[in-house]
Amino acid sequence: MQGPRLALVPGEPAGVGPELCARALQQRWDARLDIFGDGAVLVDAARRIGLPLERSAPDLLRAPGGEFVLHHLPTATAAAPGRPEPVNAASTVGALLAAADACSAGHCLGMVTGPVHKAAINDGGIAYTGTTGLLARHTGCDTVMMLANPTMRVALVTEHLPLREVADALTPARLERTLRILHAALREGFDIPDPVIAILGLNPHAGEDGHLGREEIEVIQPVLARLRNEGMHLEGPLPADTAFLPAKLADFDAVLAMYHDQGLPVLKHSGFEQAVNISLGLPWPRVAVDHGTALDLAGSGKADPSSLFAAIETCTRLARARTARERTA
Ligand SMILES: NC(=O)C1=CN([C@@H]2O[C@H](COP(=O)(O)OP(=O)(O)OC[C@H]3O[C@@H](n4cnc5c(N)ncnc54)[C@H](O)[C@@H]3O)[C@@H](O)[C@H]2O)C=CC1
Ligand SMILES: NCC(=O)COP(=O)(O)O
Repeated sequence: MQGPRLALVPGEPAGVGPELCARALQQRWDARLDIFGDGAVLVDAARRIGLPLERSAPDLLRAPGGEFVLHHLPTATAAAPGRPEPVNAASTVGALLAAADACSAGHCLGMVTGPVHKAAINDGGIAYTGTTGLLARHTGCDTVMMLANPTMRVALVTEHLPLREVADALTPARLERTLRILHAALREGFDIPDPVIAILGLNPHAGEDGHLGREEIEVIQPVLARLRNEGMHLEGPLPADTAFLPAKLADFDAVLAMYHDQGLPVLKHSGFEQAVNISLGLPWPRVAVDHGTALDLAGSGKADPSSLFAAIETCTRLARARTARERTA
């Protein structure tokens, strides 16, 4: 197998992540996939849905897609499909951090992650609002969550925050930091020399000249003016209800939404299967599925692997782009 070595982390053992990873191992990729997780969980998940996968050695998994290095990180207890066990929180988070450490050490050039159940991790005693934030803290980097499908890219200023707290979190410093990370990532990772970014307003009709909220006037417009002076191509603040009209969207390389449910429902509606979640700002690419643990489907074999497959392809491409960039630097 050729291509960059990538870490593949199945995520929540009781969710669809393990069986989707087992599906991924049925085929060959342009990357070498190292698995970070419990080997027995993957073998069981494959058996349940009738796929060939065996542990050929303590640190190897064999499937029709080849032989894959396994970094076996045992779960605390066996979890039935659809029933997360909070006692497994430490091993689920541990697998993500072990994969991140492998990337930071240069053993892997990027990581692909399956879905994690946030409540199960918190119920297990670990404060966790998402892997983007977990990796930001672990690496000391500022990150931005961006979801992408073949028709749009949507990045977020705030991520997993209660709606009540969003307006207070929308500070000039946070918005500016987010835009700088997004702009740099579009240039470097996506090869867009002069990206056009649409910035949504926070309030209905982008605040209606201050009559429906003042964040656009007091926070967003001054930051956009400052960054435009540096040469960034920024459109907005735009009313969120019409910014995604196809004719408008065609002009933008990315849309920056102020909060999770302002941007992600549109993206998932327009292409759930092909969408991926990319953490921008890390020293190496991390790409996740766009969907969650789908506990209702776990063990049924009905979960669609398209997002995981798109995540592996996207991470491969980003890892290659990074290597090429470093060679020419
Ligand atoms: N990348 C990640 O780690 C993500 C994790 N989550 C977490 O997952 C848990 C469950 O979240 P939900 O809101 O229920 O969203 P969900 O995405 O797990 O499920 C929503 C609906 O989509 C369906 N669905 C999800 N993935 C599918 C697939 N691959 N194929 C076919 N249908 C699929 C499910 O059956 C369900 O009907 C939560 O703890 C959430 O925070 C949610 C989104 C992303
Ligand atoms: N809505 C995205 C999500 O829940 C996954 O986020 P993260 O775990 O990648 O930070």
